[in-house]
Amino acid sequence: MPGNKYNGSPAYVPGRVERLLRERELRKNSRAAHSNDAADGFRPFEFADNDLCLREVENSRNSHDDRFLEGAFAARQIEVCERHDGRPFRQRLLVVANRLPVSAVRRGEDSWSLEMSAGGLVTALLGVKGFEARWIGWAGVNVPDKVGQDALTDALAQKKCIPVFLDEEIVHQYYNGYCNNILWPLFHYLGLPQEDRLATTRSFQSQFAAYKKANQMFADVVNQHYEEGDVVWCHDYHLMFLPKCLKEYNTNMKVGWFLHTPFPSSEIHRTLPSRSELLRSVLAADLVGFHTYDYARHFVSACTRILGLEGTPEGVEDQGKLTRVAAFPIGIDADRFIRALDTQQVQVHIRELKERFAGRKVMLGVDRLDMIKGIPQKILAFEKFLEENSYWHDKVVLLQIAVPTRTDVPEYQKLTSQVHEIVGRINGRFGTLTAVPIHHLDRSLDFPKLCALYAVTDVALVTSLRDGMNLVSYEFVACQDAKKGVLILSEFAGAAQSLGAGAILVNPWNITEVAASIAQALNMPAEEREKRHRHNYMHVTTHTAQEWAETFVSELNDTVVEAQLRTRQVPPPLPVKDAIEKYLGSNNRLLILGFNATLTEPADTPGRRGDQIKEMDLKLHPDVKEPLMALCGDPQTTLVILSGSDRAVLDENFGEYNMWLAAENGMFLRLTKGEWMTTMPEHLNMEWVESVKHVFEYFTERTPRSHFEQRETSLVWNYKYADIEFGRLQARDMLQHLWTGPISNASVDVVQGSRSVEVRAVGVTKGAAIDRILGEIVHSKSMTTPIDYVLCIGHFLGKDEDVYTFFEPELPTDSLGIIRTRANEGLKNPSERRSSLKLMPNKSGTKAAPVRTQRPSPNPEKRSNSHHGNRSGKPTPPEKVSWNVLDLKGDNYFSCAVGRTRTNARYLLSSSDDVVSFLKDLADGKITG
Ligand SMILES: O=P(O)(O)OC[C@H]1O[C@H](O[C@H]2O[C@H](CO)[C@@H](O)[C@H](O)[C@H]2O)[C@H](O)[C@@H](O)[C@@H]1O
Ligand SMILES: O=c1ccn([C@@H]2O[C@H](COP(=O)(O)OP(=O)(O)O)[C@@H](O)[C@H]2O)c(=O)[nH]1
Repeated sequence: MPGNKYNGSPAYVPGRVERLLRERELRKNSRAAHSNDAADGFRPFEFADNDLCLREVENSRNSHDDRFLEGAFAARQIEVCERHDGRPFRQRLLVVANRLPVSAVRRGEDSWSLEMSAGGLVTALLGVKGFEARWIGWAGVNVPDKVGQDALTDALAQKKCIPVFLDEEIVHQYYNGYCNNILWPLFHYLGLPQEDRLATTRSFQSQFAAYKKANQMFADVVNQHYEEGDVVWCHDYHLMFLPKCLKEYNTNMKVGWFLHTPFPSSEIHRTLPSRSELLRSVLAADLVGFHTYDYARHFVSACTRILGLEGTPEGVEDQGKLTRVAAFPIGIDADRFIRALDTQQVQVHIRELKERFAGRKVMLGVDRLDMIKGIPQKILAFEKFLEENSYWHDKVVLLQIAVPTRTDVPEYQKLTSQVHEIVGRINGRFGTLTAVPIHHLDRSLDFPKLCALYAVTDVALVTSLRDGMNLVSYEFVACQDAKKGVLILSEFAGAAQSLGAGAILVNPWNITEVAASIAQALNMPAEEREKRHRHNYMHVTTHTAQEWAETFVSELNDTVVEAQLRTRQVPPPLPVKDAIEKYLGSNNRLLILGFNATLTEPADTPGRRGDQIKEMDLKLHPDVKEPLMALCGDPQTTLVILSGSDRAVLDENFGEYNMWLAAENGMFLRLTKGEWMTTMPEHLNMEWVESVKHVFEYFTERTPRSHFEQRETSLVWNYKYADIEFGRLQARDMLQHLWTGPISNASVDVVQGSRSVEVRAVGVTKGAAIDRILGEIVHSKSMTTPIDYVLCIGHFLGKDEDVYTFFEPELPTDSLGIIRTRANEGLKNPSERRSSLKLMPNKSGTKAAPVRTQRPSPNPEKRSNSHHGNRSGKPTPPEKVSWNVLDLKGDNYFSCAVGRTRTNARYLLSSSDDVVSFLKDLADGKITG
C-alpha cells in the first residue's frame, strides 16, 4: 500500500511554535548556567578582538552538547542519530559570506598579516559565540600564486577562516559590478544603472555570469569542508545563487540564507533582468531571513508576483516544498561595547575628546562612504540648522566618520568628491580661524577610538536613505548609558523598527525636518533624554547578535524537521514500473485522464501571469498524441477524458481519438464516435445562475485581466492573470457577497481554486459523475467481464478529488471527509450513502465495488435546449448492473495527482511532461526504472 494517509494516524508531534519555545527555554537555561560559571571565575567563551571571537574555549561541561542530547527536541534527535557511531556531537556552523572578518595584507612571498574588516555584517557575526564556527569567504585580495594561497590558507586557518580565492577579473565583474553596482543600489531603491552595452564588463549579462561563477566557487569551497550535520548559513546579496548550488551538491545540506540589506518592493525587484533566477536560487534554501517583517513581506510578494508561487504566512510554497521566510532582526554584542568603556585605553580617548571639544555639543555620524547612508543630505541638513540657529554656531560640532568603501566602483568615487565639496563649502561659510563646524574623516577608526567617540557624543545622526538595519545606531546606544544622548534616526533604516520609540525618527530626504530635529535634540530636556535612552538601551542590550544567530540557527534546524514531517504527508511518486506491469497483466482497463495541466502543454512559468491569450486557449501537449492514439486503439483499454472544460474544447482537442469525453466535470458525455448526452442528475436546480452571473460580471469589470466562463452546470470566475493580491481580495469580497445574497438559499457548492471561484449546482463533481459515466460505458460496451485495472490521473480541484476515492477498494473511515458519493443519492445522509456502497466479496475473494449503476437519466429540459442528445435520443430507463463492475484485485488501482501535493490521490506526478512520458511507456509496454 502507498505510504500516505491510508497508513493510519502518526504519533503526536509538537507543532513548530511549541518546538521553538522549548528550544528557546533550553537556550535561556544554558545561558544562565554559563553566567553562573562566569560568576565562579569560569568564562565559557573567550572574546579577544585579535582572535576574532570565532574560537570557543573547549569546555566539557558545555551546555550546547546538552542541547543536542535533549531528547525532546526533534531536530537535535535527528542530529544525534545521524552520527554513525551514535555519539552526540556539537553542530558546526559554516558561515559563508563574501567578506571574511579579516582582510589579508601581503607582507612577503609567504607571509601575511590580517586586519579586521569593516562593516555591520562582520561586527554582528563577531558578536556571535558558542558555535563551532568556520567562516568561509573572500579575503579581499587577489592571490594568483600557489605559494601565497597556501600561506594565506594557513594563516586564516588559525582564525578558523577558510578562503575563497577570486581572481581580479571575477572580483571586478562579480563584486564591483553585479553586487555593488547593480544589486546594492537596486535593493536600496536607487534603481538600476544604465547598462553599458559597448563595454562588455558593464553588461548585465557578463556581470551576472561572473556572479554565478563566483557563487559556484564559494559552493565548491563549502562542499570541500562540509561535514554531515553541519549548518550552512549563507549571507547577503553577494550569495543569492549559493543556496541553489549547495542543494545541487547535497539536498540534505541544511542551508539558511540571510539578507543584510533591505529587500525592496516587488515593483523594484521586477526591474532586474535576472529577477526570477535569483529568487528561485534563494528559494532553494530551507530558511530565508531578513532584518524586518517588511523585507520578508516584499520577498514573498516578489515570489508570488514574479514567479507565480504561493505565499503563505510561513513562507513560499512551490509544488509542496516550503521555503520558510521570516524576520530575524540582528543585534550587536552590547556587552563588548559596555566593557570597552571601562578600559583604560578608551578612557584616555574619552578625556582627549572632551578636552578637544570642550564647550561644544558633539554631533556624530559614522558611516561607510556609501550613497545609501545619506551623507550629503545629512550635511545639508546640518547647514540648514546652522543657517537657522546662529546661537549654536560656535557651540556645536559635527564629526563625520566616512569609512572608504568599494572604492573601485565609479559611483563611490563620485560620492567622495561630492561630500568633500559640500563639507568644504559649509566649513568655509561657518568656520572661524580657530574652529570649523564639520570635522570630516575619510578613514576608519579602531575599536577603542570608536567607543570613545560614541561615549562623548550628544547627538548621533543616522540619516540613511535606506539601510538594512544600521548597527551604528545600536553601538551608539550601547555606549551612552552615562551621557544619555539623543539618536536621530532615519525611518528608512531597519533599526527604526526597533529603536523607533526612543529615537527621533526623520525622513532623511526632508532636510527641513532633519534640521528641526537637530534643534530638538540639542535642546531636549534631560528627563526626556533619559526616558528615550532607557527604551533604546533595553532593546540593544537584550536583542543581541548572539540571540539573533541562535534564533536563526534554531529555526533553520527546526525548518528541516518540519520539512521532513511535511514530506511524510505527501504521497509518493507514481510507481511507474508497477503501474505498467499491472496494466500489462490486466484484461479490461479503464484510464481516466484530466485535461488541463494533465495533458496540456506546460506553461512557461506555471502560475505566473503569462501570455493570457496563448494560455487560455488550452492546447494538447504535442508529445501526447502518439501514446494517446495507441492507448485508445487497444480494445482492452477504455479511455475517458474527464475535464471541467466544456464540450467544444474537448471536441476540438480529442475529436480524432476513439475515447470517451466527459465535459463539465462529467455532466456531459460522449464516445467520440457518438453524440453528446447529458449525465446530469435530474432536477438539477439552476435558478441561481442569473444572479450569480450578475455578480461575476460585476467583479470581472472591476478586476483587470480576470474573466468568467459560463457552463451548463457551473459558473467559474478566474483571476489567474490578474494582480494576485488584488484578485484574492476581490475573491474574498465576492464570496462574502455571494454567501449573504444570491446563493444564501440556493442548492449550490462554491469551489475555491487557488485563483478561481466556481459556483456549481449541488452534486456536480467528478466523483459523483463517474458513477453514471461508468454505467454508460459498461452498457455501451456490453462489458461482460469486470474492469480489473483503473488508472486515474488529473490536476483536479479538491472538490473533484472524490473521483480518486470513488475507486478506493478499502475506504478508510468518514474522518477523511471524503465519501464515495453518488449524485442521485444527494439527499441521503452520509451513513446511508456509505452503507449503500458496502464492498462485497467477489468470486475470487477480493473486494469489488458494486456499481449499482443506474444508466444516466437525461435531463429533458437540458436536452431540448441543446442540439445534442443521447444515442437513441430517448430517455433510457434506469437499469441495474447486476454483476460487479470493478474487480481491482486490491492493488490494480493507481490514482495520481499532477502538480499537487495536498491530495487524496495515492501518488503524484509533478507535471504534464511527466504524465506524457509515463503514457508513452505505458503505450509501448516499456517497463523502466
Ligand atoms: O563588505 P563591503 O562591501 O565593504 O560592505 C560592508 C558591509 O555592508 C553591508 O552591511 C549591511 O549589514 C549590516 C548588518 O546586518 C546592516 O546593519 C547594514 O544595514 C547593511 O548595510 C553589507 O550588507 C555587508 O555584506 C557588507 O559586508
Ligand atoms: O571606523 C569604523 C567605523 C565603523 N565601523 C563599523 O562598521 C559597522 C557599520 O555597520 P552598519 O550596520 O551601521 O552599516 P554597514 O556599513 O554594514 O552598511 C559598525 O559595526 C561599525 O562599528 C568600523 O568598524 N570602523
